[in-house]
Amino acid sequence: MFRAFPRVYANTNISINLSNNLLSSRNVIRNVLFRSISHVGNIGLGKTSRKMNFNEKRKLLVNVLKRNFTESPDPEVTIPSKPITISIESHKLLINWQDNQTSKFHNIWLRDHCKCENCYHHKTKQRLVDTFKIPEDIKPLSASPGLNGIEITSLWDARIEDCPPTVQYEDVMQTKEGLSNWLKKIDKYGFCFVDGVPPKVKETEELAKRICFIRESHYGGFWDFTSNLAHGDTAYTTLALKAHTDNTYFTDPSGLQMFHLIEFEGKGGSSLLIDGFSIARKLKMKYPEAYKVLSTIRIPTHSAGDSDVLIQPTPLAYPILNHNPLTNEIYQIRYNNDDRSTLNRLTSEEIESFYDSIRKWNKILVDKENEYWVQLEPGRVLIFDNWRVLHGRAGFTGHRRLIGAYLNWDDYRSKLKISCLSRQEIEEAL
Ligand SMILES: C[N+](C)(C)CCCC[C@H](N)C(=O)O
Ligand SMILES: O=C(O)CCC(=O)C(=O)O
Repeated sequence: MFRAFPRVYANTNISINLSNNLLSSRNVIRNVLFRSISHVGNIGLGKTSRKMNFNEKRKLLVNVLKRNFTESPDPEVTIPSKPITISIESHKLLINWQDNQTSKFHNIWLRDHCKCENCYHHKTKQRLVDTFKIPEDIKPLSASPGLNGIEITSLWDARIEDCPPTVQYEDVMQTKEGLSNWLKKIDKYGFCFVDGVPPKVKETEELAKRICFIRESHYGGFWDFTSNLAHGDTAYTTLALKAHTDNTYFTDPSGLQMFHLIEFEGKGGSSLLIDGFSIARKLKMKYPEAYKVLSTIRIPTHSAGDSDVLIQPTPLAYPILNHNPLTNEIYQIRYNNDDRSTLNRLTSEEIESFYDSIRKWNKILVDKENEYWVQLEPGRVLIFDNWRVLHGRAGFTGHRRLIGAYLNWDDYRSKLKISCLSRQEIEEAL
């Protein structure tokens, strides 16, 4: 489970697995965000004169990190004074160890050596990743030691179509490992398909509850809807829906959203997924000023389509791009241009910079290279992180029945941590 161990002794052969299928909590542990898909595998460093055993490495890492935060190193292990630091060059990641040694990893090498199940065949021990599709300029967005080592969250684009994260229903429902693997994929990619799900309400609802209880809302609990305007929202029509995140009108938008298309006789209606963190990164690189505007200007939102509902968040308006105040890393996107209320609290300058910035955001959002279109089908359940992944829908004709649910962010993250960390690790994360 542990992927990164601090290099303490010169020439110590330690393995760093910068795997990105680590448990990563955006609020507690900083991630390394790569621009496109990036998974990395074991990295051997130097020749060993003394091989630290597994527990020593792990204990040292945890204590190094504790020291960074609590100045209370474990008495069993002498802790060097300097914390690990990681710096990013245009083509390399540098890990600066406590003993003043520096390890250099080429970004393309890191990506090419991923050992996750999508990139490496663990039985045949052969590489599955297409080396020649790795962008030459791939690089991390940021990097820092995490609780379980240096963690990398994968960003993706339309190419995810070649190998979308997918698990099997039976595995998820029958085994703890199956559930844990599902949750880790949702954490790593921001979405995951579950194949082999009986196209029925009962089984789909049970699947959602495998993670946690379903979140009730003014749309109900486990929803089962068609284009009958049962609720005053365009989701209940045949209209196309542009890329958005749900619940921008809730103070606490739902963390996960599950869809299972169980009936469809008609045309169109395919689903759109976009990695919002990848879009945000591209915006930051190309239009840093626009990124700053969308990270600061607050946008009022509402849900008022039902006669007995007027939902607005507290405070009334949030930025579209929201950052963790401790780490300044993006942790939540709140974007639904249709659910945006009147902009009546902005200055004239803010109005101009908002529209200029949102146009730049949209220009990247609608770029085909960032859009993953997929036709949902009975038996294949989609679940996605509503704080990161934008979704949408093509317009359609005919009968289309979609069932699904919202799950709370905190309860999802709780299940992820409980299913991936030992009791001791949980203790150490508190
Ligand atoms: C409940 N169900 C998913 C069917 C519809 C939700 C309506 C989506 C709403 N416009 C939003 O963006 O939050
Ligand atoms: O009908 C769909 O495929 C998705 C509808 C939607 O975007 C939503 O309910 O938020």
